[in-house]
Amino acid sequence: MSADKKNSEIEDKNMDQAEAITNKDATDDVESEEEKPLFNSGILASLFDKATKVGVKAKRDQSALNTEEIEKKARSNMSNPEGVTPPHQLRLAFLGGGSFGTAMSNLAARNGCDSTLWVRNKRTVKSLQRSRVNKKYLPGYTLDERLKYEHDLKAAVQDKDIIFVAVPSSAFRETLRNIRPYLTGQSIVSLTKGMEKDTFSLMSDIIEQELPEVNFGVMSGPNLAVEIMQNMPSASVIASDSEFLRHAVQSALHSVFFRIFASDDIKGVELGGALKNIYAIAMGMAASYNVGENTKAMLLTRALAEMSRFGVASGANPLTFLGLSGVGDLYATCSSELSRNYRIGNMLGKGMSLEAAIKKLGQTAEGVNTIQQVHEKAMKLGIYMPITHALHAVIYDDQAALGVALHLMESGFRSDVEFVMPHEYSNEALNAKITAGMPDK
Ligand SMILES: NC(=O)C1=CN([C@@H]2O[C@H](COP(=O)(O)OP(=O)(O)OC[C@H]3O[C@@H](n4cnc5c(N)ncnc54)[C@H](OP(=O)(O)O)[C@@H]3O)[C@@H](O)[C@H]2O)C=CC1
Ligand SMILES: O=C(CO)COP(=O)(O)O
Repeated sequence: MSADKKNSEIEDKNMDQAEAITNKDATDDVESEEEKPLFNSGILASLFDKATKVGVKAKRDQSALNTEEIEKKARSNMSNPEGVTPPHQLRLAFLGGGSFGTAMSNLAARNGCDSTLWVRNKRTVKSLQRSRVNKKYLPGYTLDERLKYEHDLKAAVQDKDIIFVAVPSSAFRETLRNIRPYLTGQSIVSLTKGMEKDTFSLMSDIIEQELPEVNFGVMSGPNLAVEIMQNMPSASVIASDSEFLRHAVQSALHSVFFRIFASDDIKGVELGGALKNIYAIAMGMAASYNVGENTKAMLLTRALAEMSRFGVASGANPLTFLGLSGVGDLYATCSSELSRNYRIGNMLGKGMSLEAAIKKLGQTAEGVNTIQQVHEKAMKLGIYMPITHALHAVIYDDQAALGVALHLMESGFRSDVEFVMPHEYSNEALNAKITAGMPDK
């Protein structure tokens, strides 16, 4: 069966089941004017304005005027993900023609937004325009006919409301510098899940450094690009200090197949997406040894403990790691061979060298760099990250994976959830008893 046909069958089936959910969703998510008037003003400001910090603030007070009409538009937009073009289209650019930029720009085009995918390679743009298939990164999936393609960066970003950046972290700073001359008030949303090599900067740090005046957000969650193309129901999180930007992104990308939840913990959401790649590599490696479900569950939950511990040390809210961008993405990426990080770990576990595994993958696996960054940062700051350090020892210091894993199992006594019982207590009390030869009764 062709991927197209399979795709359309899945879509038909999903549409039936989703019809009821659509209406419910729209009602659930769009609260009444009295209950939440800012929702309406958020949509209004985002639809009519470029959401600059200044611009949005200036419009905030005027926006109560047309709330009824806007609520109708918001409802109709949300309940017709594949339907009519909304009268006030959001104009969106997606930078990076890999699997995720392509999947998200396609989602926005299907939602009736004016969506443009920018790809650095001119020949790829021609091929996309001709075939509507991203042959290198998402072969077999036909893209929405309303999606536009652009090779000229200026043409791609000028006059847009929001610019989504979906290039690898290694190209993020350069991409922001390249678009800087063309920015006239557009908001930026990072879709990238990684850390910059050597600087340990997250993408939000880079945005603040390179474009300090720009209104921005980060989006992250369990979003394997292929599953999104297959219309498998998924969800993500938009984190921003700007309520208007959060609502604009929700309105642009929400559909019966894709829900967007909101957060204002930018660091937490971003760290969830970056850190889980480390553990996806670890899980891929563990899977190559045919470990059982108990082992996988232990790895996953101890990974979550490391992530939230590191998050707290970086100024994030630990509860964010219980959300979609934390445990949600950790679960998806650690469970699926669709994850490139998982596949890298699996290849390493089967004895392939790192260079050979990266070459064979031929796509972005952010975790390879993130392990190094987080290992160094954790050592420097004294953050307890045993899985990360162990993985670093296997990948970069050539230590045997099994020996390192056994050593991990032998490490000291810890509390389960250290936000419930601080680990110092259990660890130190038990260690002291053992050292003193007094078994715990
Ligand atoms: N794929 C997924 O499921 C998800 C990915 N992400 C994140 O999105 C980011 C991008 O990943 P993804 O789309 O998967 O990556 P891919 O490996 O699929 O593609 C990378 C894309 O970035 C382009 N690119 C690389 N370097 C540059 C540069 N210097 N300037 C402009 N474009 C460049 C590549 O172009 P070319 O082909 O010409 O080399 C290619 O189009 C990553 O941080 C990833 O973690 C987030 C959620 C899900
Ligand atoms: O982030 C992702 C899913 O949420 C994609 O993971 P990989 O980069 O490992 O493919």
